[in-house]
Amino acid sequence: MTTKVLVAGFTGAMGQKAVNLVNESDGFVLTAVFAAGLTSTTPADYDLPANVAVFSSLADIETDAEIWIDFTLPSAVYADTTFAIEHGIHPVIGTTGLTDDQETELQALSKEKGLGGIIAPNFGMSAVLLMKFAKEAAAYFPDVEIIEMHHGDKADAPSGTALSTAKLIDEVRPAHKQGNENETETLANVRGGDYNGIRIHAVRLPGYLAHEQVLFGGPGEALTIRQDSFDRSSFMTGVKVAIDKVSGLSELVIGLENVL
Ligand SMILES: NC(=O)C1=CN([C@@H]2O[C@H](COP(=O)(O)OP(=O)(O)OC[C@H]3O[C@@H](n4cnc5c(N)ncnc54)[C@H](OP(=O)(O)O)[C@@H]3O)[C@@H](O)[C@H]2O)C=CC1
Ligand SMILES: O=C(O)C1=N[C@H](C(=O)O)C[C@H](O)C1
Repeated sequence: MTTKVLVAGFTGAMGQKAVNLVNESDGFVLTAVFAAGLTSTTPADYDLPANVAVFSSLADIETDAEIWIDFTLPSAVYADTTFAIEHGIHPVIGTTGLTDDQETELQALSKEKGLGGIIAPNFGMSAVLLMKFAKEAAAYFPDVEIIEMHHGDKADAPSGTALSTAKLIDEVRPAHKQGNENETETLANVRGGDYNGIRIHAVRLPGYLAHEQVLFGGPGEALTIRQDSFDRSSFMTGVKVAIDKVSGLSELVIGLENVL
């Protein structure tokens, strides 16, 4: 049996990797691709076989795809995921930027339709493990800051991974004020973003791909947890796990760790 897959954001850095993954995976076939702002919908213009349908607008999509892999933009991902669920296509969402409310709404829609899916801010094993270890450490080290470092083309800040890390830490970290009570910033935002008292710092530099450090400090000691994605292939292990498992799910799962 072959499972038909649509890749949204197929012209992008991650979308291209996802197309290759589907093409190389036994039991899966690329049946459609989607990206906004295309000047052509001729498959050959993208080195795709003639039987792959190319769409440049959500409204135009007519497909028998069973899985929807999404690596688009934070501004597009909610509409894409809603479309997929409403059309009975299992979503595998790597695009970051969904708000908590949007995730809750999508989970409700998925439940209503009885359709499983996966949303993962990071499909890389090193990042999944970093988040797990950071949550564990936060119970013992309540003072923590996060530094994420990405390539200069990244559209959103903070990274979805950094935000998820902060949320996981926040679940176990005793709530308290960190740092000097009378602290003032003499340069705007120099202390970073604030997620319930957890500071997040976003670095954007050429040469970097995707990296995160979680810094814990305690009396007389410190713990640093770091992960590095040096190549986008690092994310494909998790995407493969997701496409293998998603058809067997009956709910919309958030976080790759919950299907491993
Ligand atoms: N979960 C994970 O493990 C990972 C997640 N990501 C996330 O994936 C997303 C994509 O990253 P990346 O591939 O680097 O980004 P790119 O900018 O390289 O690619 C974005 C893709 O989305 C398309 N696109 C833009 N607007 C729309 C729209 N409105 N509807 C449909 N498609 C659209 C673009 O088409 P066009 O080129 O025509 O504009 C392009 O194909 C980001 O949110 C990023 O954070 C990234 C790496 C790993
Ligand atoms: O845009 C990226 O590149 C990445 N985005 C994801 C995020 O925002 O966390 C995952 C990874 O960090 C790469």
